[in-house]
Order: sequence, then structure tokens, then C-alpha cells
Amino acid sequence: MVNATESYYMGSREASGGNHAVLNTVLVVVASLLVLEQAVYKWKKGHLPGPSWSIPIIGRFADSLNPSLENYMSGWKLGDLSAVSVFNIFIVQAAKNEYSRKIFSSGSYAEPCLVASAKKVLDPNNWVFLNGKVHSDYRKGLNVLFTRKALSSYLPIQESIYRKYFDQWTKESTPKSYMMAMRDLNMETSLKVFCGDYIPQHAQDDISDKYWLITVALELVNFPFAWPGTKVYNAIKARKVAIKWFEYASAQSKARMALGEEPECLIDHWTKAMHEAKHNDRDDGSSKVLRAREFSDNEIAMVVLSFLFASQDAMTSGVVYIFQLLADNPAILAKVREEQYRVRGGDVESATTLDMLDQMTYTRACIKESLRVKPPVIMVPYMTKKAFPITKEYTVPKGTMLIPSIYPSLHDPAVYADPEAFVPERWLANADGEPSDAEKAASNYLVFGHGPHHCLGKEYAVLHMTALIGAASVLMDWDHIVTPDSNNVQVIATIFPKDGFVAKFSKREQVA
Ligand code: HEM
Repeated sequence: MVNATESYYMGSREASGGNHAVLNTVLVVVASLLVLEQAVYKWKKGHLPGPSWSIPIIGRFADSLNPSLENYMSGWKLGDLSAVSVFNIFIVQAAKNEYSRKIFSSGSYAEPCLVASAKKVLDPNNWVFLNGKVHSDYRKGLNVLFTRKALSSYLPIQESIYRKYFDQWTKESTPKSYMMAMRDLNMETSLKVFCGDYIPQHAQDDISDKYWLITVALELVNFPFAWPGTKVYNAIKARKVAIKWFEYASAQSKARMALGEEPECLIDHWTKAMHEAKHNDRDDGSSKVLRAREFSDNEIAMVVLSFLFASQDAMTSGVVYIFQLLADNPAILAKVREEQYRVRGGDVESATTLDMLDQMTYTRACIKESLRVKPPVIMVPYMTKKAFPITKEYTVPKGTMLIPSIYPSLHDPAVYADPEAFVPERWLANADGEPSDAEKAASNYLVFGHGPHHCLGKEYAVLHMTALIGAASVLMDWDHIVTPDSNNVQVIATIFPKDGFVAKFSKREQVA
């Protein structure tokens, strides 16, 4: 007979034996998965340089939490193509110009991949997620936004905002970091150039403040659900407010352009072109697309949102660095000023025109060089949609994050002698008008990407920076307060000086 106490102990012995068996099974399964993870990583990596094993589960997650230029550089130094894994996402980086361009133009194998939260934050129906023919047709409809006529109508808007900010900056009594102030200048310029006066000032201020919620929600890794209180939830709310106002601007613009009025902002140029295409008053590359489809207020609103998203950080990075590089190179700034006084006929109050900007060869060379030395975007993540035979020896597996880099092409000593130096002269034609070697090596200049998704706003971006720095050089003096972090780079999607560019601006004495 087994009494109750013995039965209890025997039962608990059996239960503990059972628990051990479950534990052993779990351990075997986990160990097998970990071995499998390593085997899959090794198989995908093939002969590529990179860590020979992946940190279990998280991979190189710590590096992606605190991205730094130094980390990227050490990756690029590993080889023309190299491999790494983050959270089981297999990543291949291309350092060599030839491979970066191949990825950028490989529409049938790879497409741009934004961070996981982007679809929720920007709206899954946003045109930025299109690819292939439907994407290139959509883009054709947008060409009307950056014609010479359109660009010259944006200039007076831009200039009035520059002067307003210069006034504020020169009134500051002590030096401060100008990164956020320059972001505000860019945001106000973008909103006014894109939407004109359709959106009241209080709403523009609100959008500008709320847009920050969108920026901070586009992190590499985010809480997976858009629950109240999360960054993604706040960003979706911010997007809805902005979209409501952009739709309103589009509806107002359509009504005004139908009355035959002159376009005053980017949305006007779009709705005017649509109106003309519909009534057969227009015959250019975009007319066919614009005749075939009418863009709704919501579509126009989402394009404006995508422009803010694509431009804000990159423009701010570009503007911060050109101010810093010119302050650090007074001889170059003096040459910019000499050109500005000459082109403006000594009249610093004269309105900048597109013809004047065409004559600002040296100032434009400075912008081109600044974007080369400190490219706002150092790489762009793409994702393979099928196996991609990138070289004879290596095929990138489907589902790989494939990253064409931009920075190494722009710092290649074989193309740009002394690549870290800021030398605008390298872009100037020789005495016979022949393009310089740097200009001839156009395939290395990947600042704005390459291929079907290359930057749609690049002409506008360069004009904005040229007009801004041209006006700044004749209206202001500025001192860069150099700190130990001025030449260190922080990567917040785009790149910035670690100290945010500490400076002091003052009004410039005008020579009689
Ligand atoms: C200095 C400023 C800027 C830089 C460095 C920059 C850089 C880039 C880069 C590297 C890409 C990815 C290209 C690719 O994958 O091949 C891109 C795409 C894009 N950019 Fe810019 N950008 C700037 C300003 C702007 C501005 C001002 C706008 C709009 C007004 C704009 C609109 C876009 C759009 C819409 C795309 C996506 C195009 C597509 O997918 O078809 N960007 N930009």
C-alpha cells in the first residue's frame, strides 16, 4: 500500500522528471534555432567580409541604436561588399561606387526600403511606396513642379523668409547652436514654397511643431503597435493634421487656377498644369500623364507630405554644413562675397533671380563641394525583392537589406584629390571652358542618389542653398565658435556636427 505522503512525493518526483524533460526539449529547440541562425547567416554571407558569426538574435543591434560615421566607415573598409546581421535582418553594404550605382538602378531586383514604421506614419497609400512603371508614371506627373518657371516663382517666397530669419539671428546677443533654427528656416520655406498662402500662419506653425513628432517616430526600431502614447501614434495624429491642411490648400488652389490666375506656389503649378492638360492648353512631357489622371486633393496632400519628409533633414544638414565650412574657410567666403557683390551689381537689396543664380558659378561650386565633403545622406537602404546576382561570384539573397553607400564615392581619393579638404575650385571649368576632372566624374557624385528613385527635388535643393548662402554672405558676418565636437559627426538619419554648429551672427556693414 502507498500512503498519501508517499503518493505525494512520488507524484512530485514524476512531475519534476516531466519538467526536466520539457526544459531539455526547450533547450534543444533553442540551441538548434541558434545553430540554424548561424548556419543561415554563414550561407547568406558566402565569401563576403564581415563578422564570421552573428550575435544571437540581436546581431549588431547595438551599433544601429547609436549609428556613427566611424561605424559606417569601418563597415565600408571591410570590402567593396560586406555583410552583417541586425535582428535577423541580413544586410549587405556596398562601398564601391560601381556596386552602389548598380543597386540604385536595379529596379527589377531591389527597391528603396524605409524603416518599418514609415508605412504607418506616412500612410500606406503614399506614392513614396510605389515602384516600377506605376512609380515612373507618377513621377512624370510631378516634373511640372520643378521647371525653370516654377523655380523662379519660388524665389521671392524663399528670400523673404531668409531675411526674416537673418533678422532674428543677428539680434541674438550670445552664440548658440543653430541646427534647430536652421531646421525652422527650412520648414517655413518648404511650407510656404509648397502651399503658398493657402494655409494660415497659425496652422503652419502647428504643422512645423508637429512635424517633429513624425521625424522622431521614423526610428529603425519602434514599438510594433500604434497604441496611444507611442511615438508612432503621435506621428499618425500629426500626419492627419498636416494632410487635412494640405488637402485644403489643394482644393483652394484648384479653384483659383480654374479662374486662370497665376501660380504662386508648388501646388499651384501642379493644379494649373492639370487644368491646362485637361483643356489641351499644354503639350509637354507631363501633359500625357496629367490628362490621363486627375490627382485628388488627398494625393496632392500626400506628395507634399512626402516632400517634407524627403527634404527637411537633408536640407537642414546641407545648410548647417555650408555655414560651418564657409566660416572655417574665410578666404573662400571672401570669394563668395566678391561674386555676390558683382552679380548683384553692388545692390544687396536686389531680389535674386534665376538668371543671377546661373551667374553664381563660384557660390554654386561651394554648395556642390559642401554636399560632397559632408553629404547629408550617407547611404540609402534598399531591399531585394528577388535574388540579385550583383557580381559573378556573389548573389544577394531575396529579402536582404542591400545598402548602396554614398559617402565613400564622394571621398574617393582617386577621383577627388585630398578628399577631406573643402576645395570649391575642383568644380570650376578651366580657362578654355572645359569641365574639371571632378565634374567629368559625374558617376561618383551620388549626393542625390541615382536611377529611378533619384532625388526629385535636387535642382530646388541646390537653388535654395545657393540663394540662401548668397544672401547670407552679403547681409551677415558670422563666427563659428569651434568646440571639441565641431568636427565630430552625429548621424540622425542625416549627418550634423555633434555640437549642432555653435555660431554668432551679426549684421554686415555695407560698403558705400
Ligand atoms: C540637400 C538636400 C537633399 C538631399 C541631399 C537629398 C537626397 C536624396 C537621396 C539620396 C534620395 C534617394 C535617392 C535614391 O534612392 O536614388 C532622395 C530621394 C528623394 N528626394 Fe531628396 N534630397 C534633398 C532634398 C530634397 C528636396 C528639397 C525634395 C523635395 C522638394 C526632395 C524630394 C525627394 C523625393 C520625393 C525623393 C524620392 C524619389 C523617388 O522615390 O522617386 N529631396 N533625396
